[in-house]
Amino acid sequence: MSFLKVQDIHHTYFTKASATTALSNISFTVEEGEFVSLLGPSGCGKTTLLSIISSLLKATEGSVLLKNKPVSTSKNEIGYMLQQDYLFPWKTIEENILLGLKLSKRLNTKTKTYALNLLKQMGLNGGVEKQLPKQLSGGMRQRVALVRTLATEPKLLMLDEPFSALDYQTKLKLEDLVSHTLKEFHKTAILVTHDIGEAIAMSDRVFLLSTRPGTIHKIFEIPDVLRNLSPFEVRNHEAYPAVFQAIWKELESLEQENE
Ligand SMILES: Nc1ncnc2c1ncn2[C@@H]1O[C@H](COP(=O)(O)OP(=O)(O)OP(=O)(O)O)[C@@H](O)[C@H]1O
Repeated sequence: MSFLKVQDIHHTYFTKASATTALSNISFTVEEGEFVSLLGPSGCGKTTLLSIISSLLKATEGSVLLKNKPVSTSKNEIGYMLQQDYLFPWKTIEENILLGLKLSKRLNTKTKTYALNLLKQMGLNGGVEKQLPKQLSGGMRQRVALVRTLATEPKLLMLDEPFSALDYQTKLKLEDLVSHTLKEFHKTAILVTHDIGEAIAMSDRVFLLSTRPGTIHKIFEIPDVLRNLSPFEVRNHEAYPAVFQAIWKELESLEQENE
């Protein structure tokens, strides 16, 4: 049994004036603990696919099974990290990270201690929990967002360009932190990104989607030698340029086909 099974997904957005087919014939499986990235030309349907997998959007056709059950029945098992941190500005960091637990009625001494320990593990100590989001840097706020996501102990993480608004150095550091944390907790993750380097540095497999309507054009297995390295080490490894060029070339050819 696959951890996640995406089967024959097809999605069309209907408006009064038009119909836009965003995705066509998408099928794949993801194993527990795997990290998969979705790359593809702008508008090819990456976010649509992420929304369908997390059951925020119902596909026109097809099904998504999480541990053999329709994903719509497993919403509590899914966590999100997005480009914006969506922290509530009037709530303290502690209140923000406990909110998901509170809303799902799982807040107790044990879960609170777990969440506060995670905050320390992310290097956010020294009274940060009593501060407001505006007192923190962008990188710190994304670390808080990660803690808030992990606090509810989701099995599957959906990461929609979570680092794209950060400066380069902070982005590399966070890629490293997220990648290590997810491996440590044996979480399964799907990342949407435009950054080939980020996809290579964080993933076990990279799915390249074709131009709209998005289909799975090609799957790249990341070589073992690049796994378990930091994003900085990956980008400096001798095996990295060949993987980067292979993905780049394929992406370029897709974009040229569309011109
Ligand atoms: N709510 C909607 N109604 C109508 N069309 C939509 C809607 N959401 C997305 N689309 C269209 O569906 C297609 C896929 O959009 P989507 O946002 O999933 O692509 P993407 O690959 O994530 O894009 P990008 O890389 O630019 O972030 C696009 O043509 C987009 O205009």
